[in-house]
Amino acid sequence: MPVVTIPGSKSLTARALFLAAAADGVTTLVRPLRSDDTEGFAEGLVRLGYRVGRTRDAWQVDGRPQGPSVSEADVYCRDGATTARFLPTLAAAGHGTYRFDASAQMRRRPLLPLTRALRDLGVDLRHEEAEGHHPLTVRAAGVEGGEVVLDAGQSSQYLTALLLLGPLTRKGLRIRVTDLVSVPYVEITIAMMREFGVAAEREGDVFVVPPGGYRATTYAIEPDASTASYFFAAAAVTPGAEVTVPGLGTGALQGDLGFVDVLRRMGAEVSVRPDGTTVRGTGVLRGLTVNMRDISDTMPTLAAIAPFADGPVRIEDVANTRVKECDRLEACAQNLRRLGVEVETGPGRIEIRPGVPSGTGAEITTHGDHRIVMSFAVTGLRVPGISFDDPGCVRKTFPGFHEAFAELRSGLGDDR
Ligand SMILES: O=C(O)C1=C[C@@H](OP(=O)(O)O)[C@@H](O)[C@H](O)C1
Ligand SMILES: C=C(OP(=O)(O)O)C(=O)O
Repeated sequence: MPVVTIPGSKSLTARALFLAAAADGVTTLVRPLRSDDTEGFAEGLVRLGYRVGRTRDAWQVDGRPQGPSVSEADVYCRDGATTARFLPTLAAAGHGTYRFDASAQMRRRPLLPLTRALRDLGVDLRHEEAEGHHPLTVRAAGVEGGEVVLDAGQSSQYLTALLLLGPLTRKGLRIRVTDLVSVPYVEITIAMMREFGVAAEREGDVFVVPPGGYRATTYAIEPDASTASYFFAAAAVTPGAEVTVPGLGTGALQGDLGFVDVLRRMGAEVSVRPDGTTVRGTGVLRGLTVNMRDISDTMPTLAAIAPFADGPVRIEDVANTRVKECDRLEACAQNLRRLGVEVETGPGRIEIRPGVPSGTGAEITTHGDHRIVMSFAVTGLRVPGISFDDPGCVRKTFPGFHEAFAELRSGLGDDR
């Protein structure tokens, strides 16, 4: 039964790169994710004057607690929101003029609550075209620190960026949060900061980060839990199939591993052990109502297998999936409807009715979103004739996805 090697976590790799760059000393990242997002992040650091040594299985970063070594830089963030939100924040701690731009897709995505908070902290940051969007320029002169208010109801990445910045400020930061989504990602940030020598704390709505800087370390990156969701879902929709992902188990930092609890509720057999996780398809897939506010990157995974459940699948509290790589609620609805599935959406919810009419394969409109491709590839295990208008957009987080999924397919006895 298939044992699947999942590439490193995008979220952990991006944070580790920031922390390594900001730390005093040389940090080694073991098994980082090598994909468009994380390579774009590393490339951005190089543009800002950091030395990043890359071999296949380890990346080494020479940290500079005082910030970028160059006084001017032009950084292209590609499609990566972690890059586009974390790197301008890192640059703010330095001294110089740094310009940031991003792909058309990333230019459309918001970051105003973050840039507003940075301005409130005294950072000279200007949006060049649309307010709250890339491109932008930071004229950095260090950050004094203090208290700031932040609305992270659209993206937790705004809070993560400020938390990561905290130890680089002179006085530390107190971040008062008025709303917050994707809480487990903030927990990852705090846990990783601790590994780099900083104890950030949450006191109700206030996140407190002491000044003092980071310490370099050696950091091993976990496999990516959001990526693993496609392989777990594949097992759940295939009666008798069992998929094991080593390296992602009880001690995992990533909230998205919680997707297996959704599969368990639907009827799959799930075992989460210290050394890995196994999902077994039982032939039972029940409909359910589930709140995915904490694990919304796995919303498309669930939407894509929902028609195979025996009752409606209602996914709630996922309004912020409308400002990801695309409007994911509408993209899921559009593609499911094209397959003949009945779907309803609301501002922050989607409801999918059971049943896929036979012989209804279709070309999936990906909107350049890696998760739409990887999710509907799972649908393709049960619906023949699914293809994608842009299969290559998986490069954002998993360039080898199609090969790995084809291998899984033949491991499940499906040689289509
Ligand atoms: O901090 C991170 O690494 C991420 C946070 C989440 O974003 P939001 O907080 O915008 O939901 C998630 O969707 C994204 O893929 C990665
Ligand atoms: C939303 C995602 O990415 P980003 O880091 O660009 O927000 C994602 O990977 O699903």
